[in-house]
Amino acid sequence: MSTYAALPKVELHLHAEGTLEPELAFTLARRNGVSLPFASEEELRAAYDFTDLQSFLDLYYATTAVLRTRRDFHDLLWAYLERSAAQGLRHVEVFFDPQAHTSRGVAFTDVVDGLHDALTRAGTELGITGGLILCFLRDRPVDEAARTLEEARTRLDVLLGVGLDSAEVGFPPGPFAGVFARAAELGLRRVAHAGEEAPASSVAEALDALGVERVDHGVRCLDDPDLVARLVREEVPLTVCPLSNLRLRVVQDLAEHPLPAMLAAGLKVSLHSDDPAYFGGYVGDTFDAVAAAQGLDDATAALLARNAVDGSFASPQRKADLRGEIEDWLAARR
Ligand code: HPA
Ligand SMILES: [Zn+2]
Repeated sequence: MSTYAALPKVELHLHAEGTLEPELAFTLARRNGVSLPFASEEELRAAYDFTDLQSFLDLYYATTAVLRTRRDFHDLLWAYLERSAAQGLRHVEVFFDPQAHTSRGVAFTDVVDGLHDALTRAGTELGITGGLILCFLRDRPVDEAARTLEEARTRLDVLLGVGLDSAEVGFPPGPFAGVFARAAELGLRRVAHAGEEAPASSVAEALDALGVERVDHGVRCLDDPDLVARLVREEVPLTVCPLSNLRLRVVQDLAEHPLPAMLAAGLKVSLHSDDPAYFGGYVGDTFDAVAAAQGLDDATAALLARNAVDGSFASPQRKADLRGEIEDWLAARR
């Protein structure tokens, strides 16, 4: 049981496809008559030895082949929601990669509707709120992203916003400026991955060219003091994923993770799991791992949880309720 299970948590950096555990991957492979390039769950798990972001993405996109139907997408996200509810999850803004599925002939609406089914069920059965964030794959053509956004117009009521993910190095945010401007016109919120593998300049570019309200990862901002000052001044939320940074070898050891330096600088940092099935931990596990490697006092744990609430796209009322729950947790720990 996580030490932080009772701390109310908001997950802002979570890829639906990154919650696909080997057991479910094989269940869906059998159900859909799809073959995986691994003989067993153990063999698949043994392949989770990544050297960088691309080595992870290659496996991540390969296993998505088992996801074919609306029911599959429901089952995928529901398994994540049930498991995370036990770790204190209260609100989640879920990334998904439609191009990884439509390029295989899966209907856009089956992806969105299946994920939305799971979130709706989580609202009634688990008391978890949230929404969906459609991510564009930055290593695929801009016009494909533009077409994906046009397809999304039939589902604007269930989409919170758009994001940008996949390979960072060599794929800067700038070319997606027009697509993000169109998303804003459609009333969608904007976030982007930047500064995990790519340099600090990618963070500034995401802010300036895409108008993002939140930066996913952003750890490399520390290389640029002027950028840090700007992120502090503008209170830009940074969704940090220490277990991702460890498994993708952005840091060699969690003890050396720059989280303390980011907090000391006054950055609005929160803790998230990214791709929990692949990186070895869900959101509560992430708090535990940081506590074990670096020490984590209760005030700091509450600050991280509060930063996630503040950085979320939840309603003002929901934010106020979650902040109250965090203060109650802190009071009970004293
Ligand atoms: O950690 C990630 N980084 C970039 N793209 C991704 N797509 C899924 N997970 C990731
Ligand atoms: Zn991510």
